[in-house]
Amino acid sequence: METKVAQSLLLPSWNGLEKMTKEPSCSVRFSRKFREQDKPQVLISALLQPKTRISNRYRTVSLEVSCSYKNFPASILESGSFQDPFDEAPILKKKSQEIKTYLNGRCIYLVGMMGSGKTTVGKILSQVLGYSFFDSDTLVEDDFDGASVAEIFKLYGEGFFREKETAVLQKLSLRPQLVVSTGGGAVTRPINWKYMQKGISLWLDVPLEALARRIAAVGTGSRPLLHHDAGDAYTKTFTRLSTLLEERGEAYANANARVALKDIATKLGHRDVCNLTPAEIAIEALEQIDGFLKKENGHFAF
Ligand SMILES: Nc1ncnc2c1ncn2[C@@H]1O[C@H](COP(=O)(O)OP(=O)(O)O)[C@@H](O)[C@H]1O
Ligand SMILES: O=C(O)C1=C[C@@H](OP(=O)(O)O)[C@@H](O)[C@H](O)C1
Repeated sequence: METKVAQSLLLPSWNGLEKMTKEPSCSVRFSRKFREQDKPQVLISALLQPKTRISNRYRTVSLEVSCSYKNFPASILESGSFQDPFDEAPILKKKSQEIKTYLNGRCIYLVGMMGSGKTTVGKILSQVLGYSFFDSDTLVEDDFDGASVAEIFKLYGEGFFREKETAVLQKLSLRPQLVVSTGGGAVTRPINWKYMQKGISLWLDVPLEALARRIAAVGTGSRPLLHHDAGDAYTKTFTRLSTLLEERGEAYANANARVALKDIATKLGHRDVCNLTPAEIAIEALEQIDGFLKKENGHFAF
């Protein structure tokens, strides 16, 4: 009979709940009585218990389903634990409100290799901070009637593009409350740092394998620095990015703060950085900016 009752126990659709009690340990117990003709009454109960807080984004919840006959002790039908993600939206909102006062309108410049998520994460940051978002590549393209970065490279060369990129960063540096996604190579020109230093720079540090996978998935068409190598999209992207990172690693490290996807994955218990959502990365970005602002203020006072 236990088995029969257990089979009918589909927790999410447990409509016939008779009792739900909140226990002092923050656990919740659901229970329901079952009676079949001429058979003793059975009480099934499920105990949901938050166990450990892995981080401020995940907690482990244990679930134990037990079954008891009137005068017999409870026997456990099923037990296990699962990770329960917290809703990211309120965390993003809370974190952004916390740092906004200390940001005092300063802009955020996202730096990092192509494909590191500067645009994707930057848009989330701008939304939660109530800032405007700009992509420096797009602004250069706008100055050329929408010609793509790849076309500008082809027609005028990389040096010309870099001049235009600097002009765009100079213009942006005159404005408050912006989140700017910079081109992957912007960090290579010292003059660009002069402009970015008016705000806070944040390096999105993504392992090369993940970058190459992302770029190969969308194709290398829009990224002219990846056009010349031979091989399949993943291999040529990976090889070229390795060389670029060797040349630029130190320049990225000049940023005020760093968001390392490997560190977030370890913190959240993911084996692969590819499992990290843009919102999770944005939360870490806000935490790193918070850390920088605290340091900047001399001590960990607020
Ligand atoms: N956390 C993420 N997980 C999976 N794919 C992502 C993530 N962040 C960005 N991407 C994808 O990677 C590609 C490059 O992202 P993008 O934000 O344009 O990078 P960047 O602006 O640094 O070049 C896009 O196709 C985007 O959808
Ligand atoms: O790494 C680079 O030198 C470049 C990155 C690109 O921007 P994203 O980082 O936005 O892809 C773009 O500026 C151009 O193709 C050059």
